[in-house]
Amino acid sequence: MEETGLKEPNYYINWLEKSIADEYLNYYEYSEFKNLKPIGNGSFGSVVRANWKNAGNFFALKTFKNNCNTTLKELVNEIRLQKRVDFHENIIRFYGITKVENGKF
Ligand SMILES: Nc1ncnc2c1ncn2[C@@H]1O[C@H](COP(=O)(O)OP(=O)(O)OP(=O)(O)O)[C@@H](O)[C@H]1O
Repeated sequence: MEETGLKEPNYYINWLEKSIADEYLNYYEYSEFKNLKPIGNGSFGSVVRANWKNAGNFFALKTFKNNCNTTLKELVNEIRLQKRVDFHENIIRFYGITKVENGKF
């Protein structure tokens, strides 16, 4: 269910860190992605196409524009929704999360 109300940024950061630690979310090193090419922008960030390590297929990497609580809430809600509809043929599969050098997800 979607969260109502806005919590402190640390609430969302802790949710993300705990989900990674509990292996509820896969974590990928940002440095393992290469051939980054911009493909779009949304209200909360930008999306690039990338390859991961030596895999030949493409992934979409969405970077959220900052770590303010509205953006982090959107990020957590999006992950929850992606996990719930992981089976749907029209939804591109969610693989996991990474962190860019400046700490943004
Ligand atoms: N998984 C994906 N595969 C390919 N392209 C994508 C993917 N996700 C997003 N894009 C591209 O990046 C653009 C921005 O996506 P993003 O999710 O940031 O925003 P949005 O959902 O389009 O808009 P908003 O955030 O305002 O609701 C999309 O319009 C689309 O062109």
